[in-house]
Amino acid sequence: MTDPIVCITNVKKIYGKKEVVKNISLSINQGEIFALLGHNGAGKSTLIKMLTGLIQKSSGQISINGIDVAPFQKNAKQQFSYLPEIMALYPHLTAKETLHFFAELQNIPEKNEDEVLEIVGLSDYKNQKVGDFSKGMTQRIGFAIALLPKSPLLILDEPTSGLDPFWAIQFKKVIKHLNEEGTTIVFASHILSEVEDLADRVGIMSDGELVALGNIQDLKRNAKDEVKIKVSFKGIQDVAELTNKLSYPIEVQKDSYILSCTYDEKLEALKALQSFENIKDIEIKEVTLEDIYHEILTKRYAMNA
Ligand SMILES: Nc1ncnc2c1ncn2[C@@H]1O[C@H](COP(=O)(O)OP(=O)(O)OP(=O)(O)O)[C@@H](O)[C@H]1O
Repeated sequence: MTDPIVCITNVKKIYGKKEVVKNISLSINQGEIFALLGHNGAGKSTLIKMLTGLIQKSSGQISINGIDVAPFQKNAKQQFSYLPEIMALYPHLTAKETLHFFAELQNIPEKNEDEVLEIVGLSDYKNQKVGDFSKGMTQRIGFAIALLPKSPLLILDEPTSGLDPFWAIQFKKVIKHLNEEGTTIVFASHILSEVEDLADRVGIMSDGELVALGNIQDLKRNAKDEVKIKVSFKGIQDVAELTNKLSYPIEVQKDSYILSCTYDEKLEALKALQSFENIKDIEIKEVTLEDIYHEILTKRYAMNA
C-alpha cells in the first residue's frame, strides 16, 4: 500500500447560503491516476481549486505531501503543477515568451521550455502571440505550462476540453507516459471513455457530494448485469434447451439471445455455451463506466425526487 500524496478531510465550500462542496474526504495515492467525474455544477472545479489553494475552503483540511494547502502557501504550491479549466494568459506574449515567463517565476531551466513546446506540438508556433491561438492551441500551451516544472503531482481540470481527437489522444499518451514514470495525476473530466482509459480510481460527485469512490474494476463488479453475452445460432435453437443448460437470465431477441451475468460468472457462462455446436457468433459486452455513472446518478435522482 502506497502513502497518500493528497489528503482531503471533511472539506466544505459554502457560497452565500449554498454548500457547493459538502464534507468531502478522500485520499489520493502516490503514483495513481485519479479522476473526478460529475455533472455540470457538481463541484469538481471548486474541489480542485481548493486542492490547488486557488480558493479558500470553508472548513476541513487539505494536505499535499503532508503540507497544508491554503491560498498563498508557497510551500504547498511547490508540490504540484496545475492546468486550470480556463487558462488566463497574456495575449501579447508569444508561446515561447509565455513559457519563459512561467519558467522564470519558478526558476525552471530554459531547456524545459523547448521540450514542453515539442510535447504539445507548438514548436512551429513558438513565435506566434498566444492571443491569436485557437481554443485547442490555448489548451495545449496551458498543458505545456503545467508540464514545465516536471512536478510529481499533476492536477488537471478537464485537460482535453477543446482539443481535436488527435490532440486528445496525444494528451492521453503524455499523461499515461508521465504516470508510468511515477507522476501522480488528478484530473476532472466529462469524457467517460477517457476516464475509463486513464484512471485507476474515480470519484463521482453530485450536488457537492462524493456519491461513489473506487477502483473502476470494483465499481464494475458492484454494478448489476455487468456482462451481457449475445449469442446467435445456426438454424433454429430450442429456447428450453438453452434455459435448461444455462442458469442465467436470458432475453430473446429477433435472431439472438442475450445472457446477463456477473463478471465472475463470465468464464463459466462461456464454457456452458461451448456445449452448443450450432453457435454462429458470440459477442461480449461488459459494463462500461458510462453504464455505472448512469446507474449511480439515476438512483440518486430517484432518491431525491
Ligand atoms: N465564485 C462562485 N460564487 C458562487 N457560486 C459559485 C462560484 N463558483 C462556483 N459556484 C457554484 O458552485 C457549484 C459548483 O461549481 P463547479 O464549477 O465546481 O462545478 P463543476 O462540477 O466543475 O461543473 P462543470 O462541469 O460545469 O465545470 C455551481 O452551482 C456553481 O454555480
